[in-house]
This record gives sequence, structure tokens and C-alpha cells, in this order.
Amino acid sequence: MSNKNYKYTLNEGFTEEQRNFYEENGYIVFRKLIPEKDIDICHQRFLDVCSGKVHVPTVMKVKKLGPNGETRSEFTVNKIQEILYDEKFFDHYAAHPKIVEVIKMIIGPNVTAVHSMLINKPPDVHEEMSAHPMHQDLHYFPFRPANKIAASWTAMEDVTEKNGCLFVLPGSHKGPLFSHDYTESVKNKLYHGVFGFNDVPKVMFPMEKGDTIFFHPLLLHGSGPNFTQGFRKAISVHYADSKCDFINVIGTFQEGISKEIESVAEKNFKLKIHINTVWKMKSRLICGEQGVFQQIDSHL
Ligand SMILES: O=C(O)CCC(=O)C(=O)O
Ligand SMILES: [Fe+2]
Repeated sequence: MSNKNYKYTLNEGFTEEQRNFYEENGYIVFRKLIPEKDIDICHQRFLDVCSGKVHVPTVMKVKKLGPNGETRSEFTVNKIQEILYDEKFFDHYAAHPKIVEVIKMIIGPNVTAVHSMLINKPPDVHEEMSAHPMHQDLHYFPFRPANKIAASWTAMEDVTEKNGCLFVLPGSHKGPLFSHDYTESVKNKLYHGVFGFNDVPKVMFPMEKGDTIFFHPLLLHGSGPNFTQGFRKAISVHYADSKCDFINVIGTFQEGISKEIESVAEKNFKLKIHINTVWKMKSRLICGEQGVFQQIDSHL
């Protein structure tokens, strides 16, 4: 098997079975990869962001008020983003040695974290604000090659089909990047989805606290609504080979989303920022050599 032509993974750290699995399916799950203590620190940090004690650049809400009339709490905040420059999230998740070890096996030794988020699904939120439509993460990324990008996604508590676990379409990483847009059924800003996959059987991923899935940016995936009275929290970072190159998205499927991301940045910064600069501002070097992402001082 050592003569096999691997396309989606790079180094030999995986067992042969693990490596073949990622190559064939576009994802791999490691049970209990992240220790509880690290997740608990990230959870507390999330609560501190909700309460305003700690600042991160992007805090998105799914509800105006929580049960005690509060505007920002675990009951109203559904997502925080750009958490790479918060040292707690960085040390206890994004640069966690357990994560970085696997990421290096997929994309190689020069690793930049390019996107980061903690996604919460509070109880009692309308289905269309709680679900995440089927999509490919590459839709958002104006850099290539796709095989040198990978996501890690870790359950921060038990996630089930009832509270909105991830679902994926195994093997879809071998296909093309599809056109994405706002779907009928999901209303959150920037939550684009693909069309025509509603009836395709998906594989559901119930996971326990600390379980981690790594996946390819072309893998079709999404998550259901939270129908329970509890929360569904996960933390997720996307990594790219620092030596990736930016592409020109004008005239491609990605032009629309890129303009939308630019307009969000323009609103926040009160100045026009090119899409590539936005991604440079979001990113942070994890290990190895710096590449195209680390050329500016300011970050998000
Ligand atoms: O956590 C979710 O519901 C979806 C997350 C996702 O799409 C991602 O991490 O790329
Ligand atoms: Fe995604």
C-alpha cells in the first residue's frame, strides 16, 4: 500500500487505515481527542464573551432577549468568530497539539489557522435560525489548493440528531465546488447552502464532548436544528497550508460571497477592504513558515 498515490493527505503520521479512510471519505473522526479541561476553559471563555467580560471581533445573536431579559447570554448568542487572537481559545483549541498533529498529517508542516468560530445552538430558536444548510466550506475561501485546507470541529457537549449534530455526504470532497446561495429554509446571515441535495442520504454524526472530526473543504456538510431544551456547542477552526495562493474570485461562483464578506468588513471597519486582506486579517500562524496569510499587522 505504500505505493499508493495519496491525494488528500500528506504525511505518514496516520495509520494506513486512517489515511485511506480520509482519502476515500473526506473526513476522519477521533473520539475524545480534546481533554475536558480544555473544552471547559473554552466554554467559560464563551460565557465571558457573552457577558461582555472578554472581547472578540464577531458576536452573532439569534434572539433579542434571553429568559431573564438579558441581551447577551448563552441563550441569545449563536456564534462567535475570529477567536484566534484570544489566547484562551488559541492555546486550548486552535493551537492544541492534538489538533495540530492531525492537521499536519493532512496539509503539511506550514500551518495557518484561517477561520475560527464557536457555534452555539440555544434552545427555543426557530428551526430556520438553528439549522445550518448543506454546504462546502471552500465556497468561502479565496485560496487554493483545496487539498491543503482542512477543518477541525470538536463537540463541546454531547451532540445528537435531536440537538443539531453535523451531517456529511461521505466522498463528496472528490467532486466539484458547487454554486451556493441563501436557501429557502435557513435565514442566518452568510449561511449559504447548495441546491438539489435534499433527498440525498446523509450520514449523521452524533458525537460526545471532546470528539473531533477533521474534514476536507469540499466535503458537503451541515447541521440540523436544536429541538431540545439544552445547548449544542461546537468549536471549529479551519487551517490552510501557509503556502497556499489567493485566487481571483471575479467571475466565479465565489464572487457573490466574497463581495458579501467584504461588505460586512466595510461596515465594521468603515473602510473598503479587499477580500484577500479580510482573510489575512482573520488568520494566525500556528507552526512552520509564514506564507501569504501573514503580511499585515492588524488582525481581526
Ligand atoms: O456546527 C455547525 O453547525 C456547522 C459548522 C460548520 O459548518 C463548519 O464548522 O464548517
Ligand atoms: Fe462548514
